[in-house]
Amino acid sequence: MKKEELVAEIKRKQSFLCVGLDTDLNKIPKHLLDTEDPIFEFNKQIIDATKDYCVAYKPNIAFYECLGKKGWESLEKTMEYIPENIFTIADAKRGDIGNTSSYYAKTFFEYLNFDSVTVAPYMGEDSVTPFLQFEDKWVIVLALTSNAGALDFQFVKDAQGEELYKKVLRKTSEWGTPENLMYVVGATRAEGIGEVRKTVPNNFFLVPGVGAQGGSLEDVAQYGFNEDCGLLVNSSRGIIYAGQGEDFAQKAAEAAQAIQQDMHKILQAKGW
Ligand SMILES: O=c1ccn([C@@H]2O[C@H](COP(=O)(O)O)[C@@H](O)[C@H]2O)c(=O)[nH]1
Repeated sequence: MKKEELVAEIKRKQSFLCVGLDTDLNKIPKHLLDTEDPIFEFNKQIIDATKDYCVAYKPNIAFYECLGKKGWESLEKTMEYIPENIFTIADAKRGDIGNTSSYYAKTFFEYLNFDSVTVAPYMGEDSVTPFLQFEDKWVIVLALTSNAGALDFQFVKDAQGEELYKKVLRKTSEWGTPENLMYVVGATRAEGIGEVRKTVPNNFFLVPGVGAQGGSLEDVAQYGFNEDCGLLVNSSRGIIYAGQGEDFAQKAAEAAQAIQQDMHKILQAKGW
C-alpha cells in the first residue's frame, strides 16, 4: 500500500486505529475452542466487527508461531480474510545478516503478503535494507519502545550526548524514505514522541501502548500528529478481549468504535 492510499483511508474512516491481533488460545472465548481453527474463527469475527473502525491490523507473529504449522495456517487464513484496503503489519521484530533478512522479507512480503514488518535495528544497515527493496512495502523500525526495558539501552547517550534512539532515527532515515519507513514509538513515552517527531518529521509512527499499557491517545496526537496524520495507534488486548463471552465480537466492536470516535474528534480539530 502507498502512503497516499493509507492517508486517504484515514480521512475516509476518520480513524488511525490499528487493531492488534494478539490472539491467544488461553484468552479467547471457550465456545470457539470446539471449532476447527479457533484462532482463525476468533480473528474472522474480530475483523468483521472492527473493520469499519480501523485502518490497520497487526497480527503479532509470536502468537501464531508458538502453535507451529497450525498457527501459520491460521495466520495465512487471517491475511487472506483482511480486506484489501486495510494496512497489514507483521509484528515480527526481525533483522539479521543481509541474506537472512532478505528471506525474512520474502516470508512476510511475498508469501504472506503483509504491507509491512517490524524490524529490530540493532544489527545495522545490512540487516534493515533488505526489507526496503520491495515496492509498496514498509519497514517499521523499533525506535522508542513502550516497555520498561526501553530504558536499558534506548536512552543511553554517546560521547556527543546523543541518545541511542535518536541515533537509530537519524541513521535509519538515511536508508529509507517516509514512503517506505515507519517507526515504532510507544504511547507510554509521551514526551519522547515529540522528540521523535522533531527528528523524523515526515515518517509515520506505529504507536503501541494505549489501552492495556496505559498510554494516552490525546498525548500521542498532541506530540506525534503531522500533516499526513503520521500515526497508526495500536490497541490489542483492550479491543480483542473487551468481552469474554459469546458477545465478544460485539464488545470488540464497541471498544474499537469508542477509540475511533475519539480519533474522529482529534482529526476534526485538525481540520481533517
Ligand atoms: O514497543 C512496543 C512494540 C511492540 N508492542 C506490541 O504491541 C502490542 C501491544 O498490545 P496491547 O495489548 O495493546 O498492550 C503487542 O503485540 C506488543 O508486542 C508493544 O507493546 N510495544
